[in-house]
Amino acid sequence: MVKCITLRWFGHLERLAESEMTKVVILGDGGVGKSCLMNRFVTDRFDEHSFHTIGVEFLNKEIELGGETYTLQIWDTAGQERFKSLRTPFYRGSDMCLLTFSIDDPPSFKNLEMWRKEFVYYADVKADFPFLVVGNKVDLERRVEREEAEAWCRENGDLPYIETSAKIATNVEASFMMCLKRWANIESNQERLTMPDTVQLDGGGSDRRLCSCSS
Ligand SMILES: Nc1nc2c(ncn2[C@@H]2O[C@H](COP(=O)(O)OP(=O)(O)OP(=O)(O)O)[C@@H](O)[C@H]2O)c(=O)[nH]1
Repeated sequence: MVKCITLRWFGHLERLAESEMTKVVILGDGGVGKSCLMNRFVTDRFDEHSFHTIGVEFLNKEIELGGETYTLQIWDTAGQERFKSLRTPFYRGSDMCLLTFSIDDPPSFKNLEMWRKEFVYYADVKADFPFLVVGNKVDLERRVEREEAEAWCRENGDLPYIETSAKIATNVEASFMMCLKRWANIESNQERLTMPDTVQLDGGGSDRRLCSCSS
């Protein structure tokens, strides 16, 4: 979790506003459409001739869920092997990870396992990390069956799966929303687990009663 503290001076009133940023990393082979997914989600644009990413790039976007506003900080990484040393230092501190392949490119699907391992190792997280598997380019002819992708997700910890097209804007917002919901569920479960059943008040109960009587 990256915490963003904003200090504002308003007349004589000093206000401390604290907003939380949720870090999302998009991984997958070069050319599967990671940059296009990020750009479609953040700017609602599509670039037919998107260049290969070198290292990493990130964009922020605010998103509403359950009456709360979250800021997603989306990290688009370079999928080409030669940029491995430039992307892996940015995995740490991630809250979510999109494992992306292209449904017209079977090798990119086969490589999901490699991407998951790389992320778990460099982000130093457990294998039950909230991954979301994204099959992009559904506007093209399919060469990876949906059932095959779903089976892989089931066998790898029941990971959620969604199919998208950055080109025709299919499910792009839904995939980031799905990711955020998954993360928010995990967070609220963790909070419940760490919340004590009883609250210890300072001082004894009788002293507090005495105090309120005298006032
Ligand atoms: N038809 C179609 N093409 C897409 C889609 N998404 C991306 N592309 C195209 O695929 C190519 C690669 O897209 P990028 O977003 O640059 O791929 P990337 O995964 O970021 O690639 P690296 O930066 O090398 O890791 C570009 O020519 C895009 O226009 C999609 O949903 N449908």
